[in-house]
Amino acid sequence: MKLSINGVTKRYQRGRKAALQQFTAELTPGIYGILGPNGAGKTTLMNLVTDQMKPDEGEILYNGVPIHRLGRAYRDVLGYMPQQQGIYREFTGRRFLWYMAALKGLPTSKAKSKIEELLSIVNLTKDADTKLGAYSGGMKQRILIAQALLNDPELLIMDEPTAGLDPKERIRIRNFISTIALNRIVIIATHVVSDIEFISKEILLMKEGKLILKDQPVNILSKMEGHVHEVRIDKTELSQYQARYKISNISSDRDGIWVRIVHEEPLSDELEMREVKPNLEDVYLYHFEE
Ligand SMILES: Nc1ncnc2c1ncn2[C@@H]1O[C@H](COP(=O)(O)OP(=O)(O)OP(=O)(O)O)[C@@H](O)[C@H]1O
Repeated sequence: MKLSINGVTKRYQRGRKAALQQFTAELTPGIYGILGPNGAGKTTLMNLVTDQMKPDEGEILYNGVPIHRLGRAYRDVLGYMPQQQGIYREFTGRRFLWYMAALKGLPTSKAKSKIEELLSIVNLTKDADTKLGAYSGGMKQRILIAQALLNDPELLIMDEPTAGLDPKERIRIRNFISTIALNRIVIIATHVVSDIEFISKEILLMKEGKLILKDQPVNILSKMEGHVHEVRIDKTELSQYQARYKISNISSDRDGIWVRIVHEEPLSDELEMREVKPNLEDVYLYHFEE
């Protein structure tokens, strides 16, 4: 299994707006976390990879064959979990899965057992006959994951899978994604760092339509070492520090206020500071905070 994205560019507004520029990446089984702020081009990339949109330049290949040539065969190996808009409120969970199975062309005999299996995997068996309009945010996300898995896809694409969820549901969905990721290529687009920090094989950072970093989390973090410090300051200095530095956290203890600074240039020796282990939020701030 190999998805190759080769020099893909996509422009909007009759070519005036480049939403994606010369994007190149090769993906094999495992979880890829695509991280970037609003407008970075994540949704555009998802639309191209799911073949809902054609690139202006470059091409996308699955196992060496252009996806537009694979057509139906590509849709058979593809699972897509879109963002929550447009979920059918009047459908029950089970009916929704039957409907999606029909759209995907699953034979009835196969659909029946698959739907029951997936309802059980996403822990919605007992809510299967409740209307989607009455589902909580987490239940809606789980039914959307279930529909993406109906055809047992080799390539699973998820757009903001934990949007709007509380921490418990978020953890649950994240653990669930890890368990289904074995032997599939899973792409998760998000701007929520914690969704992908510990489960991704690789993280892809996108900025203004460009891929600015693609690496294993451990390498991304080790490159940041020495660039994150906690500095003790007086509370009267806080606004001055906020104006001057990229601050990823502010905490206080008996001794005063500690600001967590993500910096490129070394900090002044005179400061009372301690080096801390970088996390992915620091990396995000380093690249995206102006
Ligand atoms: N149909 C469109 N017409 C014109 N410009 C568009 C269109 N769709 C997206 N864009 C622009 O292209 C850029 C990339 O958008 P895209 O939706 O791919 O980003 P994103 O990373 O998914 O953002 P978000 O997290 O907000 O969904 C943005 O500047 C956006 O305004």
